[in-house]
Amino acid sequence: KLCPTEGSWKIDEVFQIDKELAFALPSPQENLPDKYAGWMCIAKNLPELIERDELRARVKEVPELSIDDLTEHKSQRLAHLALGYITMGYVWNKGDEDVRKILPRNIAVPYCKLSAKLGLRPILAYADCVLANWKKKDPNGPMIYENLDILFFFPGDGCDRGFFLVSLLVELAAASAIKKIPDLFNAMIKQDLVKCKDALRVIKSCQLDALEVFKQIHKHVDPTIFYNVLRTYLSGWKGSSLLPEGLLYEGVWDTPKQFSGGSAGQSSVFQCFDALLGIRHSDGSAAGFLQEMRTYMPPAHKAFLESLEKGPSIRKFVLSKGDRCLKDAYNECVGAMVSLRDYHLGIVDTYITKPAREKQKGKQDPEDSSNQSETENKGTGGTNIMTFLQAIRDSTKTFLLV
Ligand code: HEM
Ligand SMILES: N#Cc1ccc(NC(=O)NCc2cnc3scc(C#CC4CC4)n23)cc1
Repeated sequence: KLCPTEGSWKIDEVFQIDKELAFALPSPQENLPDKYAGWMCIAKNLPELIERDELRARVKEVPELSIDDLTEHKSQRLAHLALGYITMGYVWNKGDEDVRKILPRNIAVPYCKLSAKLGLRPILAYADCVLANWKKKDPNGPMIYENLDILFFFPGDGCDRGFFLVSLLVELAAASAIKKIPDLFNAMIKQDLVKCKDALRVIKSCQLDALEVFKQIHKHVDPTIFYNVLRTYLSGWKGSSLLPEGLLYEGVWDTPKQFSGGSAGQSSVFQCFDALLGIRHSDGSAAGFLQEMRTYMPPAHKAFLESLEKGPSIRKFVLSKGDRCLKDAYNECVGAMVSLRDYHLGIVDTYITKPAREKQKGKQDPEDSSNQSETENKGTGGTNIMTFLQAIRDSTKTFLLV
């Protein structure tokens, strides 16, 4: 609840939003207590263990550990991240058809207990591999790509470093806009149009900073490796043809459970701007997917989005004032969301549509598109992603005020 104390708004710490980093976990923990060395050894050597076909045996050998020694939030997030990498590696291994449909209890039991404690799902999520999976090389250095690294790797020769760190940097650019939200609400309460416009202008400039950061993706991520290697490890088991019933978490539930693959629909930043600007996605499946992705976010961040949606509406305030300048400032923020989503569509074309076509060409005669629907462009959520993303971009456009 953006609580009005002393008549002014502030983002309550209950939402676990950091002043500088917003939804990213500040200085994530990098080591677990020695008791968990078995988990760390596997998670820290995933590419090698998969390459040498030893991963699955190593996972089966690790003792079933209790999570009682994981008392701090940051050690729980680190353990959830490590177990997420182990689980994806165990299920997908080399990324071919030889998948595992049962997660052994020695991993499944602690993983599900930890997920319940954190309010996360027992599958690798954006909150794990983007928000908690980073460190500064030089602790006193700046938050720039060259001074950052990720904590765990999938196969794919560092392609995940680029993908996760660029996303983190987009989150950080957006953090400066989120810091501005209380000022915007205060200006609204005081009916101070000048301060309102200033706050909206700051928000828009941060969104455009985020767009500039987006462009770094081409420098750090290779499309062919992303599509043919990394994508596999981010896939989930909901609507998956290889695990049609989902994954059996041995020792936890008697039936297999379905969970969506990691998605940036789980990023609170874009959903935060949508909520703040009153952008509601009407297209059924896309809106439903974004809503569902909120259940994979840290509960405090999900609560923040809900409090924004319940808070005073910027959009209604702008409409009620009928002030041309204020409308323009609001429209520029909506326009920045459209630009971000437009640019992102271009990225998806480069990193998914084109490599998918290359792969199809290489594999069989182009006429035979039998398994086209099977593998082509299926979102981690099983949806057709281009349609989904275009629908989100298009519905964002409809919120521009005339
Ligand atoms: C190689 C680069 C990227 C690819 C291939 C890619 C692909 C996708 C795909 C397929 C989706 C559909 C839902 C899903 O499966 O997650 C998606 C959604 C999304 N992506 Fe990315 N993405 C990339 C980079 C980024 C970056 C750097 C960001 C910045 C944080 C980002 C933010 C989002 C957001 C917020 C969504 C949810 C849909 C929306 O709100 O518009 N993506 N992306
Ligand atoms: N064919 C195909 C196909 C290929 C990819 C996807 N989806 C996908 O990678 N989603 C994740 C995503 C999208 N945008 C961004 S920024 C940071 C992340 C992340 C993450 C970790 C996993 C939680 N993401 C769907 C289908």
